[in-house]
Amino acid sequence: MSDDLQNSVLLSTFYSRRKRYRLYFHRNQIVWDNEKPPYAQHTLPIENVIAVGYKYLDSGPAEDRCYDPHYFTIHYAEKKEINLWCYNSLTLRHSDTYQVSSWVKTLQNHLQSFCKRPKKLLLFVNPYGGKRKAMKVFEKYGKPLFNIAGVDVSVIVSQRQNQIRDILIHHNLDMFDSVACVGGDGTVSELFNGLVIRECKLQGINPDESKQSLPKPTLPIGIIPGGSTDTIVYSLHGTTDITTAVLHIILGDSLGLDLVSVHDEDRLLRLFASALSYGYLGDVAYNSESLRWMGPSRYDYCGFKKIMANRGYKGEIAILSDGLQVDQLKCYEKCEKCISKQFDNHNLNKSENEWKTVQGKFFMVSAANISCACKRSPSGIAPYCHIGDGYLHLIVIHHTSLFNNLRILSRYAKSTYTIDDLPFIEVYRAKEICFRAIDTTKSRWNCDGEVQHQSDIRARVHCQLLTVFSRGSSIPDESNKSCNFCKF
Ligand SMILES: Nc1ncnc2c1ncn2[C@@H]1O[C@H](COP(=O)(O)OP(=O)(O)OP(=O)(O)O)[C@@H](O)[C@H]1O
Repeated sequence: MSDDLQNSVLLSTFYSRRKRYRLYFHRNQIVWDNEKPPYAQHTLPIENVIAVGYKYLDSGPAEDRCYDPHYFTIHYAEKKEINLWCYNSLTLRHSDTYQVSSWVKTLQNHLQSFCKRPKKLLLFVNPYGGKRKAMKVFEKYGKPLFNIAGVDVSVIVSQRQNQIRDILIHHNLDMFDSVACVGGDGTVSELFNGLVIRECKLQGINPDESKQSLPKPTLPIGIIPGGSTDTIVYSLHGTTDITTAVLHIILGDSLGLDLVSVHDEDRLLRLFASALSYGYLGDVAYNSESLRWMGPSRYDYCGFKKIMANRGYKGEIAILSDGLQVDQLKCYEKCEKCISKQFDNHNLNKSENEWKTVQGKFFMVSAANISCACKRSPSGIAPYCHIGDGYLHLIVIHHTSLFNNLRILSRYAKSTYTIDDLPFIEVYRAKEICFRAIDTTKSRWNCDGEVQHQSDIRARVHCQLLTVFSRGSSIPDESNKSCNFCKF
């Protein structure tokens, strides 16, 4: 932003309905207060403003409409409560049209300097995920806000599995400055898998080579929740609220999200952003696929059956890390750990990296790339995992009694409890892992909710490979933390 813009000052008195307001703009803040009691002052950072424009007298395409030069409207995003954003607007009137036009021009100039905000968005809608309401969700919550913000949205409704991925790999995307989807984790996964493979093709890189550094896609992505669990979007914004997700896209602030590549012996199987799980959650994903007609409750049904069966699977895990210990610092907005990794290129050949091997019979092995928080598990399976620090958290749950399995699930369901104090659980911080099944009966991998049938895999973190529209979740009020006495 230029110095002239930074230093611009505006001060006027306007009317909104019958009330008089003093309106002040300086140092990127719009402040308004009413002149008569009850006094109230509102402060709006310009970075939360979506659009500013004259008040139109009729509806229809903007270029054909008449506007009243005495009125202008500020459309903005406002935090309702922790992590939850809503849309709001303020329409103001002045008898002097010059006053109105100078406010409109100054504020619009500021907004134009936010060059990371999307202007031409390619949006994929998965009509099949979650409760199959993705298109309605877009029409009701997404479209009106994108219209206000002046984002030109091209919508593609997916017709089949992997169509989104294929379009992104094979089609020209030069006319777009960002990509988004309405769907669950499987849809998001199609989005970033497509973008990374596309970039590999453009740069002549072979993604099947497991030691290869993968190239960063040039387009940022936005995620509008429309699936069953929506773990990725929950872990990013701290909520699955749809308006919040749309506003994060419009405001254009972004984070670098780590992605993890999963290879078998000779090819890239896929990249994941939330978790890769073998054993219990692998079995649940596999069995619930054929029960999709049940909707999100298929996970409860299959989960219950699998927990009662209490199967264990033998295997060996090799873990590469430069420090296996997980420190108990959660990832919130403006996370210093993630910011410090923005320009740091992770070099896996650094000498301090060491391999450690764990063998045994496991109830579940999970590699989490983010906390994996969701409505059912508000802290997630890896509460201390960061969005963009270049590490995954490996959670090794040894085969144990049914009672202990229930303890794990009960702790996952609570917002304040973690599981790493339980004696049959090991948690490691890793850059890369290799898993080998040593049983004839094998489980499958659950990779961002999709079933992967190969059991022997190598998974490797690529630090901040993807740019996602998000500001991160806010630091919560910890005052109502539960006591240790109540732990099960
Ligand atoms: N038109 C379509 N018909 C069938 N499947 C589709 C279609 N479009 C996308 N898919 C596939 O649907 C699957 C499920 O979608 P998605 O993951 O978004 O929803 P979900 O499984 O209900 O949510 P979550 O993963 O958050 O639990 C994905 O594997 C995706 O590739």
